[in-house]
Formats: sequence, structure tokens, C-alpha cells
Amino acid sequence: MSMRTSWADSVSAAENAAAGGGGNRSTYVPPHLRNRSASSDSLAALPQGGPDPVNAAPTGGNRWAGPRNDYNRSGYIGGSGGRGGGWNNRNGGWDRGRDREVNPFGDDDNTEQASGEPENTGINFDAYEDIPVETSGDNVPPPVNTFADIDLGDALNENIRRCKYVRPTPVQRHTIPISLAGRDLMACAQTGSGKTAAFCFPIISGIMRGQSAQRAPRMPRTACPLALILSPTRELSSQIHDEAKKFAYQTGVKVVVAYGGAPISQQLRELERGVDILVATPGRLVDLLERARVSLQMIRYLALDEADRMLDMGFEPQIRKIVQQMDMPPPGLRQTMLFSATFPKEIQRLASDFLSNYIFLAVGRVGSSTDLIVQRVEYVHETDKRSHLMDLLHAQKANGSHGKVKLGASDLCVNVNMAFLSPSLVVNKQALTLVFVETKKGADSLEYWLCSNGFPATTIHGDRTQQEREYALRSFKSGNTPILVATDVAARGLDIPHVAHVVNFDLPNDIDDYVHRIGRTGRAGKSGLATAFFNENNSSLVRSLSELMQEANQEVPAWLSRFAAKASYGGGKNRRGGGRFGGRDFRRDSSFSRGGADHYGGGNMSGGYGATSGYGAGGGYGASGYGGSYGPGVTSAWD
Ligand SMILES: Nc1ncnc2c1ncn2[C@@H]1O[C@H](COP(=O)(O)OP(=O)(O)OP(=O)(O)O)[C@@H](O)[C@H]1O
Repeated sequence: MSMRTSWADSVSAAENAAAGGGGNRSTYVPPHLRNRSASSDSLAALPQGGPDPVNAAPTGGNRWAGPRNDYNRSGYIGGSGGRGGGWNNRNGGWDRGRDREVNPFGDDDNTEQASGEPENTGINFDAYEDIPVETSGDNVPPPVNTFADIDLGDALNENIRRCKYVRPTPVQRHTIPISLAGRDLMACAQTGSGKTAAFCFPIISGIMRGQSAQRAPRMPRTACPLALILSPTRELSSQIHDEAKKFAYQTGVKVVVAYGGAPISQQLRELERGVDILVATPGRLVDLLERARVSLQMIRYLALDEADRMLDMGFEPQIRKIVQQMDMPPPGLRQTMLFSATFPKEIQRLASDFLSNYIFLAVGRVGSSTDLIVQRVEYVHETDKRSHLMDLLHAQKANGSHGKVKLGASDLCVNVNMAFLSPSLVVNKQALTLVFVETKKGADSLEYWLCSNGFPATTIHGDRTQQEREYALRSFKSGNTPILVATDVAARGLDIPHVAHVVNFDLPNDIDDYVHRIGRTGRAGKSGLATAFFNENNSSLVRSLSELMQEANQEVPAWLSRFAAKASYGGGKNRRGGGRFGGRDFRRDSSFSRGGADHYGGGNMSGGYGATSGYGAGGGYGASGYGGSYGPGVTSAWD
């Protein structure tokens, strides 16, 4: 049976072939290996015989068997911490010896290039100025105001500068000191607010300091990372890996990624070269653990990105296996960090099994995740959805003037047509539209229809091969196909610049999924637009949707309010009762019986919580019914 390939993918494939990279489908090269230098490729071709005691990079992450503690030998631990201390000398990276570290910034010749333009372009930090924060737990370390206030180490500071991060975002201001103090953490912060760096910086810094240094076990062919970062999708793991490699450049900390759909042999070779931080999807990691090619006994840092998703029904067994049934040190002996924009109470309860005396942090007042995003809801019959989308896209094309799209937080478009009103944000690059649908079949069919009607589109979902998924994402990011039709596989975490419009062609069943989907726009202080097609099929969502919109100061159409007034909550899954982002620490709920190692040390609020916060009694989610909300045909798309 011949596989249908979209126009977009053909273009991408042709481009790829022309560039001589990866065009041959039989030799799939995952993204993280594509920039490898010739020298490292030739090294890869050498027989892998385990550690080379002579040539092994002295500061590298090669935790192969053998009597090595590179950190000790190199003098990175001990009393040398502190600014200007010994660990700051740990430069040069892991390229000495066996492998060569590719410069992820591409600024080998002129590192000053990066400093020419100091601030991360387009970030509206004022949007974060009065962001309220709630913390609870024992002895919460105070937040910092600048990166200079934190002793992250010279090499990491240099990479932060190269990333053009001038100031820490609120979630970074609060979580980095908590993590550097060695505390476990459950953190809720709005989409696009910089959570990736929030967990990467302390891990990299901690490894650089050598706090984790221990004798590596004698286990030939088994890699023993010091840190594990788990995420639910391949694309998100790949993205975290790319980010972490930038942050870790020339720090001596080696980052490796492993995810499903890509040949395991290449990932094994990467692991054999040494790993400090392993970024992985759960399924592939379980495979590696069962093959005894990875051991978790050296893990000192565990981070779960999209932690609520990782602990819902789809992933929980795999996560429990990885964290509780293999050889990972228990809570207390490892540091655990859980991050998400949403954290239902029930999932918090599950998550507390993995944590020890942790701090709970909620960044952002109720609804602020979406302040930057103009949300519109339109009533559209099921049968009218395609023509309605077509109207939107035509209007967008007409208003967008050759790829320039104007968006502003004050723009509220209540009509079908995109009557953009103010030029408060002009996206000069190609503006991208992300369309969410419920099923994989629906995604293929809509993509085909859009392409047939003159709108270049591609699609990403779990029935596509990994190679197709990556082509699709690249083609979308580059603007070759400015429309991406996606299932929930693209709902979380993906940081794609210039996504100006998210269309919920099919609304999800769960309000948290809606929050993550619309969060693909309006990132890092930028504005965005989200349009939802609503009809009777979405009545289970109507109340939570209308509450969410109110909290985010969005105009709720009168018809939606009437609909919400009539609707009953069914099952409690979408009951919100105040409190976004999981709202509050479930330990503050009176029904929570405390015990074990964890204990709750009271709450602190700053920056605007209080009487008007909406964190009133009964805040947070309904007590039951979370999980299993991913529609048919979607679950298998993960990992
Ligand atoms: N301190 C900073 N200064 C400027 N930009 C930053 C800073 N920290 C992160 N960013 C940028 O903000 C964007 C969003 O960050 P990130 O992807 O980590 O968000 P997130 O909170 O994980 O979102 P999501 O909930 O959708 O996963 C990225 O492009 C990142 O490079």
C-alpha cells in the first residue's frame, strides 16, 4: 500500500534531499545527531569497546565502568564551590578525548555576536511584572531577581547570555533557588513562561559543582546518568535536549536524548559515549532499562516535564516502573522536580509519592496563563467546521499581508472574520496557524482538504512515522507549510516561534488540554490568538471554558454564558471551582491526611494573591475523575 505524502512533506523531503541530509528514508538520522561533525561521525564508526581509560574525556560524562570519578579527579568537588571557585574552571566541555561538542549557538567565530542584541527579542517582561506567586512548604528559599544573584557558574552564565536571557522569568526566579537548595519541588507556571530553563539550570549547575560525584559502578555497556528528564512526547524530548545542550555547552555536562520511533542503535551509541543528563520519553527509557543499557542508580536529579500528563492514566504505570521499581535512589536521596502549567489535585496526590518534603509553587494569578492570548469561541455546527475554518484562513490571509500578522492583547475579535484592530504586535516572520483536531484520521483528512483548497498544510499525529512527524514540524516551523493540523500530541510543551493562531477545530474533553493547546501561542511575553469551534458536542467543557475565559479577562459571548448556565458539571472532571494551573497545593485541602516523610509547612503568597485571588475554599479541581481523557486514537500518539 502506498503511503500518502502531503504536499508539505514532499516539499520538505525534496529540500532535505537537495541539502543532502536525511533525504534517504532508509537512513533515518534523528535530529540530535544531524549536526554531528565529521570527526565525531568517524568516531562513532569505531568499534565501541566501553571506556577508554586513556582517552576518556577527563571532565566528560562518560560514566562507563571503571575506577573513575571525573569530578573528584578534576577537583570539582570539595570546598571549591562558590563564586570563582574550582568548579568554574570546568570548561572545555566533553569534546576533549573521544568526541567533539558541536556549538549549538553557531557562533564559534564571534561569540560577541550574541551579546550585540542583549535581550531575547520580543519578550514582554512587563507582562510578568505583577505576577502573583504562591508557595507552600517548609523553609522556602527566597526568590532572586537576576541571574547574577545566583551562583550558576561561569560557563552556564555565558550560555544564558548567549541565549539572550537577560532576566529570569518569574518561574525561574522562584524555582532556581529552591532547586539549588536541594529541595524537591512541584511547580505550576503558565505555558511559555520558561519552565525548561527553570529545571535545566539547577541540574546543570549541580552537576558542574560535582555535588553528585560518586564512584561510577562497574557495569560494562551500561550508562549511568546523573540526571533524568522525562517528557511525554518525542518532539518535546527532542526540544528539551536541544535547549539543555545550549545551556550545557562547554560546561563539561553531557546531554543525551532517547525517544521512541528513532533507531535505538544510534541512541545506544550516544549513550556509550557518556551521559550526564538523559532526556527521554518513558517508553524508550523502559526499553533501555530492560536491556540494561541504562542504569538509574546514579540518578541525583529527576525532572518530570508536563508532570500531570506523565502521571495520568496513560503514563503512570511506566513512570512508577521507572521511578519506583528499577534502581533509582528513593526520594530524599535524589532531588525531584515536577513541572507543568496544570496540576489537578488528584495528580498532585499521586505525585507526592515521588517527592520528599517538597515545596509547592504556583506562579501566575488565576487565569494569567491566557492573559496574553486573545480567546474567541464561535458556535459552529459539526458540518460547518471546514467552511468556517476556510473563512478564517481567507480572512487571515487578507489581513496578514504577506505573512505579517498583527496581533495585540487588546484585540478582541468577536466576528468570524479576523478583524485585527490594533498593531500592538507585528510578527514579521511567517505567521503560523496550529489547528487541533480530535483524531488522527480527522487530522489526515483535514490536512488533505486544506491542501486541496490551496492552503499549504501538514499534519502531526501518532500514526505518522517519526520521520514524517519531524518533517512536518520542520516544514511548519520554517513556514513552508504555515498550517499544522495536529492531535494532542502537539498540545504540550512545543515552543514554536511565530505561532500566531491556535484553532481548536475540535475542542478537547478536558479543560487542561485546552490550556496547553492554546499555550502554543502567546509564549514568552508575546501575544497570540486562540479560536475555538464550539457546539453541543462540547457541552461537558462549557462551564470550565467560560470560567477560564472570565478569569483571563476575555469576553465571554452571551450565548456561551447561557449555555454554561444551563449545563451541569458531569463527573467533576472539568469542575474548576477557582484556581488555575492546579491552583493550590493539595496539602492545604483539609481532607488531605498528612503523614509519612512529607509534611506541609503552610503557605505564602506574594504579588497579588489574597482576597481577590480566587484561591478560596474548595479551590482547585474536583476530587475525582481525572485521567483517561484523551480521545480514542490519541493515546497511542504519545511517546
Ligand atoms: N529568562 C528568559 N528570558 C527570555 N526568554 C526566555 C527566558 N526563559 C525562557 N525563555 C524563552 O521562553 C520560551 C518559552 O520557554 P519554555 O518552552 O521553557 O516554556 P514552558 O514554560 O516550558 O512552556 P510549556 O508550558 O508550554 O511547556 C522559550 O522560547 C525560551 O527560550
